[in-house]
Order: sequence, then structure tokens, then C-alpha cells
Amino acid sequence: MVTVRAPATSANLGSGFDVFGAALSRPADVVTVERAAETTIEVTGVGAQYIPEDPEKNTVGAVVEALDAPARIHIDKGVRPASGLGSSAASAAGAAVALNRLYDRGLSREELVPIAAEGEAVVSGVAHADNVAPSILGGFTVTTAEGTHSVDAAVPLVVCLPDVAVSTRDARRVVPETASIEDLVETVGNAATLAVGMCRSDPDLVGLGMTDPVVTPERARLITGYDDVRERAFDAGATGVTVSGAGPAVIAACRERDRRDVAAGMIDAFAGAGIEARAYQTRIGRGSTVLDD
Ligand SMILES: Nc1ncnc2c1ncn2[C@@H]1O[C@H](COP(=O)(O)OP(=O)(O)O)[C@@H](O)[C@H]1O
Ligand SMILES: N[C@@H](CCOP(=O)(O)O)C(=O)O
Repeated sequence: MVTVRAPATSANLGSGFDVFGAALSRPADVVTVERAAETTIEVTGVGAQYIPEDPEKNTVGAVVEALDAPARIHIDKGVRPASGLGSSAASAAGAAVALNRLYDRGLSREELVPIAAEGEAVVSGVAHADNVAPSILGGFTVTTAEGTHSVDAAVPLVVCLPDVAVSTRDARRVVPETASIEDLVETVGNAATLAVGMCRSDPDLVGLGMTDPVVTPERARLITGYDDVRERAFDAGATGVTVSGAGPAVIAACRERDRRDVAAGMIDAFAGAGIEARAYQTRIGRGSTVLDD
């Protein structure tokens, strides 16, 4: 039996659509696997009632297939589904790390990234790896067709999750198909600024680099109260605010001393829009961790 804790993640970080990701220190899924002749999946925890246990429909089913590793699998969800916090990815990442160990497949963490990403294709239609990469490797990650680069970064974050669901599949439908050269230049500049900020653990540069003129404005329209939440976070000292993944969670970078106020401001702004929300005062954290084997 192998048990793995796989963290929530925030993808895109504004300027890095389908490329950037960050592991969050909390929340997390816990995935336990045991060898079995046939694969079965049991799901408990946050939002378990919305998650299919059929291996054809659960993200971990695709990982079992790719590793040819049938198992009895238990997923204890800490990451709410349809959150923008890489819920579907956390289970797939945890399963990839756990099954690789259970069956001694000998794959490196980097090699497990595209395998876990197959699970994302099951739910969103696209095998985007920007959530599974940080959930497996930890830190801030840059994932392209060539592979993943990761750096450890110490950046305080607040992630505010409203009590509404946005599916990644739906939110990918509003992504513009083209962008102007001006928007491209701005996005490249912001993405590079954010990457430098991560390498220096500098919340000012990270926040500055979160601005994105192409995808985020379209996604923000799907989140009631987004503009007020963003404004209140900045008023409380946030250095940057954007949609987390496909939403509805909203992520803010800040200094440690401002984290509580940023969290309170964001919750309050959602409440003003009539929406209950909870905030995780978090930071960039480690990747999947083997708890037991
Ligand atoms: N192991 C899993 N964990 C979470 N969601 C899953 C899992 N397997 C399948 N799903 C489905 O994936 C969808 C949530 O994924 P997605 O829309 O990408 O949101 P998130 O941003 O939270 O990952 C839901 O429809 C859910 O039922
Ligand atoms: N790059 C993807 C990331 C989706 O993240 P999720 O946490 O909402 O699943 C996208 O923006 O579609």
C-alpha cells in the first residue's frame, strides 16, 4: 500500500496561460493505492459527491491505464472540484507518484508529468500539464512541450475560493483564439517579470507579472464580484491579483504581513456580491509527498 499527499496548485498565474503553475502549501488530496486485479476507486472528502468513481471518468483512471497499474484506489479530497485549484490534477498527480512506487515503474518525477496530464484530458478535453507539474514536482513550474522546469520560491499567497463552481472545460470555451501583437508583447514582458520574481522570491515582481490582457479578462466575467475582490485585495496590500487556473478561485501575491488583511478583504468583497467564500492563507509549497508505504 502506498499513500501520497498531492497538493492543490494554481495554474496560469495570469501571464503564463497553460505554462505556469505553482504548488500551494495547502489544501491537498491524499491518494492511497493497493495492488488489485481490477481497478476500483472510492472518493471521500470535500465535494466527493460530485466526483465520478468510474475509472473511465475519474482522472486517476487514465493514470492507471498509462502506467498499466491496476489498483484499489482511495482518494480523500482536500481540494474541492471545479475550483481553479487543480482539484482534478491533484488526484492524478498523487496517483501517478503512488502507482509508480507501488509497481516499481522507476519513472522520474519529470517523466510522470505527461502521464498525470492524461487525466486532465479526461475532464477538460486537453492534457494541459500546468497543474499536474507543480503538484508532482512542487515549487513554481514552467511547462512546455519540451518538458518542465521548476524552482523553489518563497512567496506568500492568498487563494480565495467562492462557493460557486466553474468547470475548466466551460472556461476554456471563452479563451480568445487570437491575440494582437501589442497584447503578445505585454504578456511576454509580464511572464518574464513573474519568472524573475519567482527566482528571487520577490512578491513585488511576482505580483507585477501576474497581469494578463488576453485570457484573464474573459475568464473574470465568469466570476461574480471579481473586480471588487481584486480591488479589495490591492487595497489590503496585494502585489498582484488574478484568476487561479480557470477560476472561480482568485489568487493574490502579497507580503507575509499583509496576508490576513488580503484574505479578509477578498472574503468581504465576495460577501458584498452575495457569495460565500473561504480563503486559504498559503504559500508556494512542495510537491507530492509519500506519506506511507
Ligand atoms: N479525482 C478527481 N478529482 C476532482 N475532480 C475530478 C476527479 N475526477 C474527475 N473529476 C471531475 O473533474 C471536474 C473538475 O475538474 P476541473 O473542472 O478541471 O476543476 P479543477 O479546477 O478543480 O481541477 C469535475 O467535473 C469532477 O467531477
Ligand atoms: N491552464 C488551464 C488550467 C486550469 O486549471 P484548473 O485548476 O481550473 O483546472 C486553464 O486555464 O484552462
